[in-house]
Amino acid sequence: MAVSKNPLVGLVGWRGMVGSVLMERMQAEGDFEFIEPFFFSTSNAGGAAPRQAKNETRLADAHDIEQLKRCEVVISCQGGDYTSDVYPKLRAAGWQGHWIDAASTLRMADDAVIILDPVNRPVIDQALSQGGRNWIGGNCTVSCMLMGVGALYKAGLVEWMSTQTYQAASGGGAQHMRELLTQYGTLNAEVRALLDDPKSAILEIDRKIVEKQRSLSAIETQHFGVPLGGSLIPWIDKDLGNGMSKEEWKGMAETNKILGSTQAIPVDGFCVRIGAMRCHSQALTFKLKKDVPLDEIEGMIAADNAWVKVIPNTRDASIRELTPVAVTGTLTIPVGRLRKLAMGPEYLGAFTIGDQLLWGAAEPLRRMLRILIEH
Ligand SMILES: NC(=O)C1=CN([C@@H]2O[C@H](COP(=O)(O)OP(=O)(O)OC[C@H]3O[C@@H](n4cnc5c(N)ncnc54)[C@H](OP(=O)(O)O)[C@@H]3O)[C@@H](O)[C@H]2O)C=CC1
Ligand SMILES: N[C@@H](CC(=O)OP(=O)(O)O)C(=O)O
Repeated sequence: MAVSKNPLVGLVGWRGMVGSVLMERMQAEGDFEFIEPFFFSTSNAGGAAPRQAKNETRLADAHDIEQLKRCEVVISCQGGDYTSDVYPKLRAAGWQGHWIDAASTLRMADDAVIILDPVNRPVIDQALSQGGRNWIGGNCTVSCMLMGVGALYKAGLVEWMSTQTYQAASGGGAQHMRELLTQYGTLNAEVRALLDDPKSAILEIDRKIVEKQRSLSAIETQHFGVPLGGSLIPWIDKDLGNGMSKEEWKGMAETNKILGSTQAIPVDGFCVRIGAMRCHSQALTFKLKKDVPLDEIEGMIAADNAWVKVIPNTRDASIRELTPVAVTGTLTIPVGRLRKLAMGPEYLGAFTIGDQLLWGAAEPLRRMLRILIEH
């Protein structure tokens, strides 16, 4: 279903962390020129809408189905609980509009498409032509991975892939980022005097740090549950009860749904939280269906989309360009450490990084809005 010119677009969750990144990107890309934005709130209905508002200058109640029904498109970054509560009521009230959502709630529903248009535009176009109305952003780790190495899947080269992730604090939300930084501060304060003294013993510093980590208060670990600063957490999201975390399960389920695979390609590995701020990194092992020369693989990856960047597999380039610090706040998806592995010529190693608030969350949503407008 096409949207009209200058459609009324409801924005829910726009002041949260993902929503704020979305607003910045929509502003930067001029998206507001093509829509009549209508801002909603779960906590401040009647308050002033942000400066991007045109005619709808007051915040509407995000639970008011009648107000939501006025919108041709609703974009939600409010979270899964909101989606579970409001989305069914809105459809039950006869709303026929387009629902674009960052939350995972509807991702695997049969009538929903996981949107990542540089990778699966044909899947999106097919759903659009069949009257699709539910467009859901993918898991951040999966989306960033496919933006980097989607070319290998598109070429039908992947027999299986194993991924070991290094996921940033932001994946848990704003409070998790704050908690990580607070922990780093606490640890630094614990040994500051020793650090200032060049003659102090490193093992004394180390002992004090681990003692402090082990004795962090409940309040200092309330979001992650355990210390993350100076440590890592080898489990993300729910325990599925079969030895797998839900984050790990999403790897195969979402990759194949995004690609529209007729036969599921095995994807598995371990998802690990590390002390980075907002970039998710991944070490990938591919079993390819055949031996393809490395320069061809590099060429394929580099040509796949405008954001992927192949990083030469050298120490210098890797430590400068293939890090969360280099990538944060950019749409660039570097793919590096590309090399054939010792197991054989069909085994390929790679390392890739993405800003999980951009390609991992906000960017596919605003691009879907533009697809609807231009459809
Ligand atoms: N964090 C991530 O990396 C990813 C998150 N997502 C999805 O997006 C959803 C939202 O995530 P995220 O943006 O991190 O959540 P936030 O907690 O930052 O924001 C969610 C909502 O909380 C309310 N809120 C309450 N206090 C504040 C405050 N001080 N500042 C800003 N907002 C506040 C706002 O609603 P109101 O204005 O109505 O009060 C806001 O829309 C997630 O639940 C998830 O489903 C998807 C991909 C990645
Ligand atoms: N689970 C991701 C963040 C996220 O929001 O994932 P999802 O959209 O699949 O629930 C992380 O913690 O890094």
